[in-house]
Amino acid sequence: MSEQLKGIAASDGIAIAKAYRLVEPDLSFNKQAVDDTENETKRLETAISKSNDELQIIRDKAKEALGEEEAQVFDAHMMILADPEFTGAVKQKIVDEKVNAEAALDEVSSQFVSMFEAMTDNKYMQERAADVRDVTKRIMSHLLGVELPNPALIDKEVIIVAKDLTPSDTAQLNKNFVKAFVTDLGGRTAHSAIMARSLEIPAIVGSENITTEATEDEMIIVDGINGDIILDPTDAEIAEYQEKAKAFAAQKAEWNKLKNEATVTADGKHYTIAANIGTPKDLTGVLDNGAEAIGLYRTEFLYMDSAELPSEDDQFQAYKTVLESMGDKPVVVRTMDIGGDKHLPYLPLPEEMNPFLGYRAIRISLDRQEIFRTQLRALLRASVHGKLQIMFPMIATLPEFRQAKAIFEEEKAKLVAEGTPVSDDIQTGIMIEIPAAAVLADQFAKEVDFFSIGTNDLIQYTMAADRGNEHVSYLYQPYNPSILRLVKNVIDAAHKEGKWTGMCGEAAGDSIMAPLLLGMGLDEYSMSATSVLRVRSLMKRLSTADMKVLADKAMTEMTTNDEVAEMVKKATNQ
Ligand SMILES: C=C(OP(=O)(O)O)C(=O)O
Ligand SMILES: [Mg+2]
Repeated sequence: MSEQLKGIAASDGIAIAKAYRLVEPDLSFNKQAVDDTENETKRLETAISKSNDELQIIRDKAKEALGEEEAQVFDAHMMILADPEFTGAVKQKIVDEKVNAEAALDEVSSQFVSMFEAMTDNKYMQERAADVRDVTKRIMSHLLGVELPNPALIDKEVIIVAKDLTPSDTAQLNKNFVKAFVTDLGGRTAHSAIMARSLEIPAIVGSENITTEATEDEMIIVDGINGDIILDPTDAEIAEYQEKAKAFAAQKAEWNKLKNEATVTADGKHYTIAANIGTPKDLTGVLDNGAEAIGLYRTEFLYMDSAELPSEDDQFQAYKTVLESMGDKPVVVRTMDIGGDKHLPYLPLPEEMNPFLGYRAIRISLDRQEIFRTQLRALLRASVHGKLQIMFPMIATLPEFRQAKAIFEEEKAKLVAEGTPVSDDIQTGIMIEIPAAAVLADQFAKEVDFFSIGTNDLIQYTMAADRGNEHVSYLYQPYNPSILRLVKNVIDAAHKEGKWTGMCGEAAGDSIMAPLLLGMGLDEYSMSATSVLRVRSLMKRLSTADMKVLADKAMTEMTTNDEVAEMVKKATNQ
């Protein structure tokens, strides 16, 4: 008998494959006194040598599948295994204190981790703490005889089952083998879900108990369109979902015909459908899906992909690549938005009770200005290679925008004085993702060139419901009239000052939200590249005038998210 589970549909598509549990095994142990320290030292040496062999294989595979840069992290791990200061200290402890290898390893490792973490003025050494932790886990697994999951070694088609995936876990997934993923935790707008959409890997998050229900190698069906999971499916169920997968592929082929068309509504109005990217690697998806601009380049991934703060030149190269690939199409580059669920191993942030309400994004940039200025200089230098627009994230107050803009102008003036060519036509705008800024949009509109509404955060802050927490996902309500009124306020405020407004939160690509946004007069819609053609196809059959009536009704007559959704579905035949 098959078993059915339900989660939050996070990335479209259907996959049928065996489960691969990316779940950390139990590495707990008891500290024990030993008499035969020689034998204990041998146990340790065997575990180290097995770890080394394993890392060598993982490194080779990672290089093959993901490239040299991604593989280099494993070199750092092998260096620790070969470091006599580390392994020697463990051996010494076994002999001196007559304890088992597990206890000696754990204690020495903790000392090294604390020592590295304390080196706050040496980012490189601080980052070694994470490597020591990883290597310790690997040696420990061999001492205890349990297997660690090694995603880099996956060489057959699988569906990843995990408690949660961080954005960097997701970046390492090899699309050739990973056919889908399902997690216990998470919401639709968590960054791993957003990345799954740009990688075109079907995904379901927030299933609550997939890791307790799915066993290794068990067959699973993942329906990322509806959020359905079937464990150990029957032959009939497999056949049914193979048909659904075919229908989905056919639908995509149909949408694909619109790739080179402009986005024009049934009543002849033109809108811009843009794409969101995280790295220059995502450009293929942007071009393949016929996006008319880049409405959000999340530059923090450049920082997350790097072992240290990326240099001005490295950043310049990335920005130039993106600008050149887009030609005369606009590219909105958002300055670094670290914090919340996005971390840099080399930039330790304070422990916070509420990281999403804490030290993040522009707050870090204005505080750590050397990081911000380097990024702005790289952007300014790249500006002559395309149509650059710069956007600041998490702006709450006008003084924050003014300070960011002033720093931008200072760096621009310095470059000009040095004789470096920069464009003199760079628009500067802000993300509207904090309710305070949405409410005061009329005041902001006098000073910025554009707004881009970040509904992923705007909804979580307005509803006080964590975007990544499946327990409160019922409160994550894009169509709640409160959200709609805030969005409308922002669009109207911009238009009054002759400015444009885009939306780069996931709601822009949502089939219920897009008709309402059309009705409110939103100018630019920026979404996962894989949503562009679906939304273009939808807009082609909608009339702006009809959608205006619909949006007004949603904001004035409706009281709940579900009422709005029902009304839009009916009115737009979805
Ligand atoms: C686009 C947004 O930014 P991010 O998802 O990166 O927080 C948003 O908050 O809507
Ligand atoms: Mg945001």
